[in-house]
Amino acid sequence: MIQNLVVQSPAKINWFLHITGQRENGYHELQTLFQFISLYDELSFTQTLENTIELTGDTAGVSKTNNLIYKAAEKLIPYKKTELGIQIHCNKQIPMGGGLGGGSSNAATCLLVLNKLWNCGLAQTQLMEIGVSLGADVPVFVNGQTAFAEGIGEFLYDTKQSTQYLLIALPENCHISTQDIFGEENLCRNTAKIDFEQYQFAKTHNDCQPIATSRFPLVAKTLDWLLEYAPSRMTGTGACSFAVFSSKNEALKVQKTAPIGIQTWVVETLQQSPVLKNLNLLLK
Ligand SMILES: C[C@@](CO)(OP(=O)(O)O)[C@H](O)COP(=O)(O)OP(=O)(O)OC[C@H]1O[C@@H](n2ccc(N)nc2=O)[C@H](O)[C@@H]1O
Ligand SMILES: Nc1ncnc2c1ncn2[C@@H]1O[C@H](COP(=O)(O)OP(=O)(O)O)[C@@H](O)[C@H]1O
Repeated sequence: MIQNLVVQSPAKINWFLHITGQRENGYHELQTLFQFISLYDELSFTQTLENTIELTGDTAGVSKTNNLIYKAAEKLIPYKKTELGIQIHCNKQIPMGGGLGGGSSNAATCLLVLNKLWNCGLAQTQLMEIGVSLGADVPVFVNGQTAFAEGIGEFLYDTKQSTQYLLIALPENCHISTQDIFGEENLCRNTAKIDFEQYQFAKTHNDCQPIATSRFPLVAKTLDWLLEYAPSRMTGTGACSFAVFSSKNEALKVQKTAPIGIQTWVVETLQQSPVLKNLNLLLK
């Protein structure tokens, strides 16, 4: 029986986020570039004799049945080929509602790990299909590669990007609901599609940023601070922003100038999610 299988569940950033249309069901068509970063939640899996799903740890404020970890586990019950149960402990480091995709990452990690522990035998593409029913960002975390995305995040084009150092900044107690931003009347929904092969950071933008900065002045203040030092942008629907540096030392230097009330992290961009590598090593 597996005891305390610890897997790192990474955060992501959206280097850019263009909204290119809206579907009849209300969901928005996007173009984006996802990359994983070295900020992780830790999920620890322990098999139990009782055939139940137990959840412990710190996803405060989210009930068990709304927790994306639990929801992901539930989705795999029809494919489960063991009578053992599972206890999942979450040690959360990724801020919730920060545009860093922590919830989606946890869901994907759970799908990938339980697919193995429960001998479900599902292919990665099947896990991605199950994933998108949990959240638009789940497939990219199952895929595990830096990727351009289209649709609502289900069409992925793997790519490679050089390693960069990011200073991530979040105004304290600032949580932005993805649904609220997408519900905003004044959101730009008709950005022209770009050719991913021509992608340049400076020629792209985040369509959610004008809405988030006008509704949350602290996000605007955070970006103003970062922009004094480096190219900077909001990730996803906010509330985190990132500034881009070519060395860790530069990022650390600017981190020291953080205004009071802004939480910061210096991270590195990753080529791949650590989950697939963790899994192969741990479940050998
Ligand atoms: C826009 C992104 C970019 O990464 O923002 P972040 O959430 O990471 O900030 C994501 O794709 C978000 O994905 P995710 O957070 O999984 O969203 P979901 O749970 O699927 O959707 C939450 C709500 O946002 C709206 N929604 C979401 C995605 C989308 N492409 N169009 C939408 O209109 C819908 O109203 C939906 O009910
Ligand atoms: N395991 C989880 N971790 C984080 N958030 C979760 C989780 N399960 C459900 N949620 C809900 O999903 C929302 C979005 O979380 P998250 O993916 O971390 O942020 P974002 O969508 O801004 O990138 C949270 O505000 C929370 O209500």
